[in-house]
Amino acid sequence: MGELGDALRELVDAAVRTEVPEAELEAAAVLARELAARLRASARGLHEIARVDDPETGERWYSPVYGPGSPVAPPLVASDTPDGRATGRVTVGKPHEGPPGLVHGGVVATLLDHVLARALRAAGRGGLTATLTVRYRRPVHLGVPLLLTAEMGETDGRRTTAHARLVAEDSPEVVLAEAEGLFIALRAERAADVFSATGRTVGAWTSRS
Ligand SMILES: CCCCCCCC(=O)SCCNC(=O)CCNC(=O)[C@H](O)C(C)(C)COP(=O)(O)OP(=O)(O)OC[C@H]1O[C@@H](n2cnc3c(N)ncnc32)[C@H](O)[C@@H]1OP(=O)(O)O
Repeated sequence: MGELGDALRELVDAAVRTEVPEAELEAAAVLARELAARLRASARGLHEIARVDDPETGERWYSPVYGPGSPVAPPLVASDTPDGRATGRVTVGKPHEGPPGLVHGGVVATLLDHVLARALRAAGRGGLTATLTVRYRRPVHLGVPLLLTAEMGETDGRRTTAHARLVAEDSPEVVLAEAEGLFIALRAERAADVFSATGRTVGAWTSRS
């Protein structure tokens, strides 16, 4: 899955950078459709969770942020510790470009959202993002190794706050973007309803208390 993910990310990168002639684009489109048909020979439904995923921990192979198998993930390489901290490392390429040469602002928000959620989940405070505030302080360039750090803040019932920042690995003193988030754990009965179509128990986004 990871190997296919790597190959497809190379393909996505090539697809958004190519300047080959139109006939070559048409030939590539035929090949891409053939490949899609081959993969669809056995595929899961829209709400089904991948057999390799663990919905209790929340780790997902096809996450659009960090999933090793996802062609659209940058992908972020993230880790966390049980004291409510998370880090992420990523170098963002052309598929996630916003203004020329810069990372798209929505992608910056996505990366920050992920490390925020991961920090509190690591401390056993899983939840869904209720609010996300991002301050974009400096342009974030493509092709630059980036470091994200997040830390859990206050907890109050099902609510948990966290804050995060984004820097370039080679200039950690310059904050490129920072974020605060409020995360709310779903009540067990609400989670059962929201995730019923998956047919699985989904602990990572639910209050465990
Ligand atoms: C490891 C990484 C995992 C990946 C994580 C990825 C993060 C995501 O992308 S999550 C997806 C995006 N987010 C969503 O889809 C959330 C959609 N929203 C919802 O489902 C609901 O609004 C939800 C769950 C946030 C709150 O609903 P519900 O559980 O019914 O809360 P509710 O009972 O109304 O409120 C609980 C408390 O939170 C407060 N609250 C609710 N929403 C907000 C809000 N947006 N801002 C401030 N406070 C809020 C309420 O005032 C209430 O406070 P109190 O207990 O003091 O009265």
